[in-house]
Amino acid sequence: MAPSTVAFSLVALSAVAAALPATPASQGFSLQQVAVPKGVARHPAAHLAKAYSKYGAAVPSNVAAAAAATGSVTTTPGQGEEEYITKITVGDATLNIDIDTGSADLWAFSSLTPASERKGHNYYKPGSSSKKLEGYTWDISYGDGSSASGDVYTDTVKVGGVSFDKQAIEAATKASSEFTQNTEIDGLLGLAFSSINTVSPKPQKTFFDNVKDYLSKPIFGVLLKHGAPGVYDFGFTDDSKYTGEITYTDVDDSEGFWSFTADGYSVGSSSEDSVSASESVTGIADTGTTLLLDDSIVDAYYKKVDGAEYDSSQGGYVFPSSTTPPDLSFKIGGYTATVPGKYIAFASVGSDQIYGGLQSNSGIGLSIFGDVFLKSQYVVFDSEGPQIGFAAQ
Ligand SMILES: C[C@@H](SC(=N)N)c1ccc(Cl)cc1
Ligand SMILES: C[C@@H](SC(=N)N)c1ccc(Cl)cc1
Repeated sequence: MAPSTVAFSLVALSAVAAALPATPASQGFSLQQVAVPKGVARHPAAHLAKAYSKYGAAVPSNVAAAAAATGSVTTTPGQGEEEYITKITVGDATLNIDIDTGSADLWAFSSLTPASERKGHNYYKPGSSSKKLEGYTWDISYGDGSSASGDVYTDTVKVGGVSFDKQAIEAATKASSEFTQNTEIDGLLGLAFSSINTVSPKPQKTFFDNVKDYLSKPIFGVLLKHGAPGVYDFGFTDDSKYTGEITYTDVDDSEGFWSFTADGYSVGSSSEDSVSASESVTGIADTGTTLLLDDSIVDAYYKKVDGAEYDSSQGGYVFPSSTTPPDLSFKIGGYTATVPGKYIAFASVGSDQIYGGLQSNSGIGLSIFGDVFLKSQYVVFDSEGPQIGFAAQ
């Protein structure tokens, strides 16, 4: 159904233009709920900008700025830095969400989740601004064996001031214990490609797919940090968050992921440690996975870590607490992305052992550049290409 549109007179809208702040809106993009076409929650100036352009008139700078949304939201490391927690609003609920570039469903605990299962969680309550998609369902399973499923509504979602008022919200009717017992997060917001959204009978668009055409640029920037809050930037890149230049490389979205190839890797910072002529590594940029998972690297890496061993009781490679592990660098285009060895000293386990932040991906079928890698970089996810950009923090 074509969204209902309201004919605008240029005069009426130019009154809006006059009322706009002289300085372009640079942070959170708030919405005046002027009569705007349904589904696209955007500043009325967006229509004015479009009208100016349509009639070949120059778009005044304050109009252009207001028409192009940008927004930023803080993301905070959870317990043991296993995930990052971001506050968003869904309908009239404020939820702690795991933004996940490795999946494409926006789901949350809800008033439809049995009270025993949503204990300790904030949850979404379909309300006056919601519409139920009758007969639509969703059912998702994640790599760590966790899962959730339920019904589907549309409602207003706001992330860092960027808002969309017809976002598909997947309201959980059930969730596995990894979620019910993890009261740090109330759901996930997927930023992978909408092609892997699980809603049936019709897959729904991710939040980014819904808003990207109304952002200043159809991109989002990710700054996950070690031991400190970071940020998701929508519609712009913030050059105060990285050093040097951003190096972009192509993304293969054929499996619905932000998949890219590093031309090679090297262990340790000095040259004699480097694994010369290593093979390339193809993997996905995945904020929803904690570790860096790749089989081809683990052997070369842990060979260089005194006392490292595969400990089946711990379910992975561990090494003595007294060991300082070497850095791990990846060549991406002409850029070298370096993960400090201390990030690979991920967690204390057993007696006097450390569990490595680099583990095997055997059986997964793809390598994963998870949080252990991402927290050393500012990463730009660009839908045009698509491409992905990296710069050192
Ligand atoms: C793509 C991620 S899951 C996610 N980020 N939503 C993944 C897949 C398989 C394994 Cl084994 C572990 C993690
Ligand atoms: C994004 C998926 S996958 C993963 N991180 N391995 C996820 C996130 C959080 C929980 Cl509690 C369970 C699963």
